[in-house]
Amino acid sequence: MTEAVIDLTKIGVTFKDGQQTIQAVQDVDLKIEAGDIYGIIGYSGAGKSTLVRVINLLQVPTTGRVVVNGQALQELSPVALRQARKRVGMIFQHFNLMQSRTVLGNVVYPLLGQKISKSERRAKALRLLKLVGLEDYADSYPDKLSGGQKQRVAIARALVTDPQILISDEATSALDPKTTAAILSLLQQVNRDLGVTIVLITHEMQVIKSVCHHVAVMENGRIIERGPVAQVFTAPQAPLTVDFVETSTNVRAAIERITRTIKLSELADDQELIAFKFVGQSTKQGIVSHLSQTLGVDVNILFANIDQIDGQNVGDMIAIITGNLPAFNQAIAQLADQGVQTHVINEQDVKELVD
Ligand SMILES: Nc1ncnc2c1ncn2[C@@H]1O[C@H](COP(=O)(O)OP(=O)(O)OP(=O)(O)O)[C@@H](O)[C@H]1O
Repeated sequence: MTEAVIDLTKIGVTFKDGQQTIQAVQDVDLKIEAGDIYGIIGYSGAGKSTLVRVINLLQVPTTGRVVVNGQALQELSPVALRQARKRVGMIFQHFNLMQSRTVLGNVVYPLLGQKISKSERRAKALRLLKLVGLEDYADSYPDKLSGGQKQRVAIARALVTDPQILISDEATSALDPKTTAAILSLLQQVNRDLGVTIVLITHEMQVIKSVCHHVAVMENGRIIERGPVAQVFTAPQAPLTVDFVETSTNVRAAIERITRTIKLSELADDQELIAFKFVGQSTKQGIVSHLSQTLGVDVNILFANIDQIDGQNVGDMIAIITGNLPAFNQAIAQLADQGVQTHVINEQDVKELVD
């Protein structure tokens, strides 16, 4: 097993706001292995930003122990802590660039005060600007750049101190979908080519799905579910996780659309509306068509979609099955270990969608 580069134990963060006490983070244990892209998802106020700020001790936890790169950060001297912090880069939703400095000036900034020559600093910053595709913009000012370009500058600046960890706090939330995809792909490149471990906060499962290997779901300051992305995605346990997953697959919207025109009560006795999920190899086989032929059932496909999650295919399909339902349901249940899941859509599901 790879070593944990981040090891948080029993982290609690309490804020006092006047008379009020806010438990922003409660009892969080979190281990992140070197080289991972680890997503933390939750709605606004769940405690995500507070938790990741603990990783470089920008937020000192009220309780718990923070070990990063094998160093217990709370035990370090101020000088040693400053050094340790350089190994953790951060990027933010609003880029946090200095408007009065050029692009190069922004990227060079974290190196000021370090014992390297001006020309070395400049060469290093230019190397990173090249990496993010902005070498021609070195002398431009940030206000001349698009949102995506500003985030690229922020990434170059975060990498200039050779961090082992890069924390991305909603870095794509202010960007359009195309720019978001380009920035996420750049983060993947940084992870792959430079070996930087990435911790990525978001409120969008789509973001987690496209780049992360592991995910933790936060609610009310706690991690309520975690695991490999493909696992959490295909078998979510907590209601909030189910919610995030359904929003990102469009299955819920499809069921809602379908049941607006096809009433379950109007289906014949030998008909059922079934939601299928196919994971991995099962997405490449004609499972339903095979069962349709051997059992003589009719399949009317109303929705189908295929997605890639952490490199693995995941397919969703909604269909009306007509014919020998007991035999069909029994046959398909036996395919569970081959990555096929089904759910017969009932009135309760439809009611929950409307509510
Ligand atoms: N410095 C602070 N003082 C008081 N309360 C705070 C402080 N920072 C955060 N909080 C509170 O802690 C809780 C968690 O906030 P946090 O910013 O970590 O959540 P989040 O999941 O990152 O949400 P968002 O995406 O909106 O930032 C919230 O209730 C927030 O109001």
